[in-house]
Amino acid sequence: MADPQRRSTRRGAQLTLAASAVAADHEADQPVSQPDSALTANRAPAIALAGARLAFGERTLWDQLDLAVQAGEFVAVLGPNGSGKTSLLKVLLGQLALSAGTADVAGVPARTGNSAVGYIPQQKSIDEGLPLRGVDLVGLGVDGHRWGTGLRRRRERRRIVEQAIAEVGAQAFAYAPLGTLSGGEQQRLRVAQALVGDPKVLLCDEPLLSLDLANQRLVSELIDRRRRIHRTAVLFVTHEINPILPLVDRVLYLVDGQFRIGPPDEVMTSAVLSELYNTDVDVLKVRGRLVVVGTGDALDALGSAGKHHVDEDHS
Ligand SMILES: Nc1ncnc2c1ncn2[C@@H]1O[C@H](COP(=O)(O)OP(=O)(O)OP(=O)(O)O)[C@@H](O)[C@H]1O
Repeated sequence: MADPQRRSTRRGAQLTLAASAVAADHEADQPVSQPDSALTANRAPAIALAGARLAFGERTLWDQLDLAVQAGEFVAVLGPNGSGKTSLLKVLLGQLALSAGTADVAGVPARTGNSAVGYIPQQKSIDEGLPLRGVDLVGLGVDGHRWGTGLRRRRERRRIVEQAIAEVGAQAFAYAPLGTLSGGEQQRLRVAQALVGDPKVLLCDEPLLSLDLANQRLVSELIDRRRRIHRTAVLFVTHEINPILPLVDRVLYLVDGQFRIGPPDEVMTSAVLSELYNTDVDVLKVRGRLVVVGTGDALDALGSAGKHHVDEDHS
């Protein structure tokens, strides 16, 4: 019987080659992925992973991962629970060290406290008793070293906080305690906090989770506008690609140590997902939305029922 570890590594290498080719094609024909002038000067992509491997003990989450995200590019990261999506963001935030390879963000090795990086965490409930207001939360995103102390600088700092609040349309509730705001209002303020430092790279961990459709659209549009106007590179972890499908340039799809990288219409196909999941997966396009059936995980239109259905068909 074939050694599953070796088979996994070989397939990983093939997929990496395919991914590199797809990335090269993409760079050639996608205007949005052209680097901005600052980055052209030093030719550094906004995010660069080379030969990246992340393992916890015996378990390898991903290996030989090569990914260059250009200024202004929007890359969605998809994959089932536990495939290593959040861990990838933690590596780029400097909170987790790679087991092998390199990770550069905004032209320097990934590290904590890089002011060129904005981060939007998952929507989570905030204790109603917490006195922190939206304006305080956004202020936490201001780089203290850049703005320093003194009256003039304090005024300037307040101006950029208010500007960030206005950009997400949060003026009406920015001075109320965060715990009294709705999930959508809180998430808009988290977007403002991530953007107030004028980041070159925006890392988003399921920022639309538990938001209603209107707020999903609003938050996605805010992120999209940012990358179009300011050429911020976006890496967006999500379980649900449909709300952001029109915005996505490329998808990084992680499954059980395997991955594929490419434009959505090349990665989100029955053939590619069946190969990644090692079972029959169907990807259907219905009224402009992608419906995935057969993975058995949270990305699946039928959830675990889809997996049982496929297993029964092939038993
Ligand atoms: N510091 C750590 N030490 C050991 N194992 C870890 C550590 N951090 C994460 N893991 C494990 O790595 C795996 C991937 O976790 P991660 O949170 O990156 O997955 P994910 O793809 O974001 O999942 P989800 O979709 O459920 O959020 C999980 O099995 C997790 O338990």
